[in-house]
Amino acid sequence: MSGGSSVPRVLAIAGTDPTGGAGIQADLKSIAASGGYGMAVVTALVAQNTRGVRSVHVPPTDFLAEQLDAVSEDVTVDAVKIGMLAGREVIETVGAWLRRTRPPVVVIDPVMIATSGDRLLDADAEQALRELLPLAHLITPNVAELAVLAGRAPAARWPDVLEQAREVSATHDVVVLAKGGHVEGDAVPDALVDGGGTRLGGREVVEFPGARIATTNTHGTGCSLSSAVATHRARLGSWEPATAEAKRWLTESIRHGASLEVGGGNGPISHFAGMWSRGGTATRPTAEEVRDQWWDGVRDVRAAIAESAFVRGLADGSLSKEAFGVYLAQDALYLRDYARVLSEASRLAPTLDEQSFWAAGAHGALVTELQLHADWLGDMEPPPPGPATTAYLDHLLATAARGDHRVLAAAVLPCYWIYADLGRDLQARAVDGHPYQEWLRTYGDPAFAEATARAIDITTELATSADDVTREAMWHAFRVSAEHELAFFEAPLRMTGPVPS
Ligand SMILES: Nc1ncnc2c1ncn2[C@@H]1O[C@H](COP(=O)(O)OP(=O)(O)OP(=O)(O)O)[C@@H](O)[C@H]1O
Ligand SMILES: Cc1ncc(COP(=O)(O)O)c(N)n1
Repeated sequence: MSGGSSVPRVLAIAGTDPTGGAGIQADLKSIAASGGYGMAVVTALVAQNTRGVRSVHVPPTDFLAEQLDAVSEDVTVDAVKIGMLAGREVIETVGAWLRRTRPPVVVIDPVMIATSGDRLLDADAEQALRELLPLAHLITPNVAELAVLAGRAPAARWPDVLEQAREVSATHDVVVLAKGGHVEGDAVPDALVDGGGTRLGGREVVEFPGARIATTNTHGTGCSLSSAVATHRARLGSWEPATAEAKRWLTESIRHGASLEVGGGNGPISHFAGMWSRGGTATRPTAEEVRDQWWDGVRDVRAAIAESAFVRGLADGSLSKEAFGVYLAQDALYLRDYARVLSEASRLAPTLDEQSFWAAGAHGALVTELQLHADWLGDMEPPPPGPATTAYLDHLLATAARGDHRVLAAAVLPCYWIYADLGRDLQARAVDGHPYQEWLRTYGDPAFAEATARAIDITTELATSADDVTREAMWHAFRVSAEHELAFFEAPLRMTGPVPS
């Protein structure tokens, strides 16, 4: 594809269908469903619905030329799909533009007669259309259109369709996508046919078999198929995979057409049915939005921690030595298993970067634990873990055991984030004479602040790319861990009694 964009810019030049099933409306939907950026230049306005065509209005062709130039003078066009051309003047205008701009992929669906039997091309314009064909790389006639181009009666059998396609391909020097939608029987094969035999890897015919779906929702199948092939051709670079992909998508879209309940005649196909069922229509939050939503969502917990008697006592120095000791001992117990949980996060991490980050976190937790003993606890026998410690660790270990590293990352995050946030407040209280001055200083460790920022980045990035169910599970794990943080800060005073006044 020229221009380097991974989304091909595809221009449809066609007539309208106000009911959205055929014509340029179907083209735009098909281009989008095939991963392209759709553009549209209207050749003719058609008053039609799923039951038939009522009338056709063809605007002046100098205005058509203006529309075409407006597009090509501004946008790199990676592929063009041409549908209804209405009459000779329109064909000549589009032909002149094609000769001037030479788009790299040109697919012409030589629309002549609608499924309903109504003419979409003046009878005297058929010769002009023939003269346009060598400007195309691929043409996609149905059985009736192929017969007109071959100057024969419509083929009833598939081998005869292929024979006519071979002739038309050789005569007009263009690859033909012959379509079996109107051939009798249970099969609806399509085939790429190259009468010259050089443009399909040396093969004359490449068939794409298909089973007929019992449905009346076939309005616009020809328009949709040709737009999808043009888009995939621009993406994939050759006709065979482009056609295979487009036919698979078309079949899926035909199958879901009836459920749209559009119109009382030949209804449309459901262009986005596959995407809707596989990906849904939900948008995803950015990493920044996740960050804000999650932090907002634990604001109550964060406030309750700041207002807890333990944290207030730690801040103003009124906390009893006994309660502080209980806290440190529980913290040491917590850190030992927290390190195991971080090791598991490292083991599950999909990238080397993340793997090493969580491993460093595990190591950091163990170093802190050892430091706690060296500086504060000495060789005191470890006490049994209290209920808050046990509950917090059970939550983390259970999340680790479930094996989804994204949910685990969310579960371990509050221990970084809330602790770092609280630390910013507490380290400012480490004034001379404060009984816990040394401890409060440890909150100011810049390496921990940096690790916290990275843990937030990693986890919120994981959340943006996760599906809705996983993102919800991540948020839940995060919120529950935050609540355990609060319980952990409330526990020492519950175990030793209230702060002496
Ligand atoms: N009932 C069906 N079941 C499965 N595929 C179908 C069915 N009808 C048509 N197709 C497919 O739809 C595409 C269009 O084929 P068709 O021969 O109907 O062209 P067309 O007549 O130009 O389309 P339209 O009906 O829009 O005018 C082809 O890929 C064909 O295989
Ligand atoms: C503007 C326009 N272009 C093409 C078709 C052919 O589609 P179908 O044969 O499915 O009606 C159409 N009906 N309207």
